[in-house]
Amino acid sequence: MGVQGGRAGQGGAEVHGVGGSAWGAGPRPPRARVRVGFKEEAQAIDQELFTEYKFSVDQLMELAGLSCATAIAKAYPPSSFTTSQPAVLVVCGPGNNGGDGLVCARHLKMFGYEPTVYYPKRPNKPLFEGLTTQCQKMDIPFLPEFPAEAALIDELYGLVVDAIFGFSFKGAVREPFGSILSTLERITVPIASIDIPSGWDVEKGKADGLQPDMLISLTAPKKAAMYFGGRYHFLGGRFVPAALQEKYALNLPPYPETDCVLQLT
Ligand SMILES: NC(=O)C1=CN([C@@H]2O[C@H](COP(=O)(O)OP(=O)(O)OC[C@H]3O[C@@H](n4cnc5c(N)ncnc54)[C@H](OP(=O)(O)O)[C@@H]3O)[C@@H](O)[C@H]2O)[C@@H](O)CC1
Ligand SMILES: [K+]
Repeated sequence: MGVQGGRAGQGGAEVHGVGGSAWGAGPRPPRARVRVGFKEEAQAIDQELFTEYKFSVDQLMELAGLSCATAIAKAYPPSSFTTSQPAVLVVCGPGNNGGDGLVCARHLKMFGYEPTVYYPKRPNKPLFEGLTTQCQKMDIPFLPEFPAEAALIDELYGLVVDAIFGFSFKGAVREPFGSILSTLERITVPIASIDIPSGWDVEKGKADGLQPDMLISLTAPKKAAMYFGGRYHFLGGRFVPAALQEKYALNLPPYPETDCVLQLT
């Protein structure tokens, strides 16, 4: 899979423990200007954005999903795909991380990709129903079943977007997502994970879990991001007001110009 040459974040921030194989050696010592966030903080910031700052979920989800599609377009431009079309499988989970995935799929289509969505557990809420309809009306196919063989995913798609779980994942993974994750652990095409690699503990990661090639951290990198060993780490979700950034000492690096993403590594 080809990559874009330049790095938007050059001269900017780094997040520690990124690049190379983080597992085995353990998390790398901090060399970052970005403070790695904690799970409780991510949820607290999320809540404050809604309750105090009066953002709606769909507003932030739109910006989050757009960030993800933009980061993907920077790292994996359509011309870099070795499949006949820039085919992307977007796997969506039952919460807001899955909603980010639906928005991402829609923007990927706008950017010239051929996304296909797998969305096995759909919440009975207008937001998710609307996002699903928008995708369907844009001729984005929804798979009725998840491909059982990892090799089939490798054959049909050049990239998989992991939008299964975000920062509210906890405990042992339940079906059907256990089987899905176990298949995704065996594919060879790159995986781009939204916010957190699915199945990872938000703080401790998961040594034998999914090892994505890309991580798009939303708002701020979560603690588990220190275990990310893939090639591309982007920050997205450029919607946190300065006062909230200061309150939680996020110390976010400046986004370039009007960009909605920042490449960290
Ligand atoms: N401000 C921001 O930063 C913004 C953040 N945004 C995004 O929201 C994400 C957080 O979304 P979220 O809180 O809806 O939860 P999320 O992680 O998608 O998953 C919850 C679902 O998973 C399920 N589930 C849990 N554990 C499970 C298990 N072991 N096995 C199986 N299922 C399990 C759980 O099921 P339940 O426990 O209810 O049965 C529930 O349905 C965040 O990471 C970011 O991507 C943007 O959209 C907007 C701005
Ligand atoms: K995810």
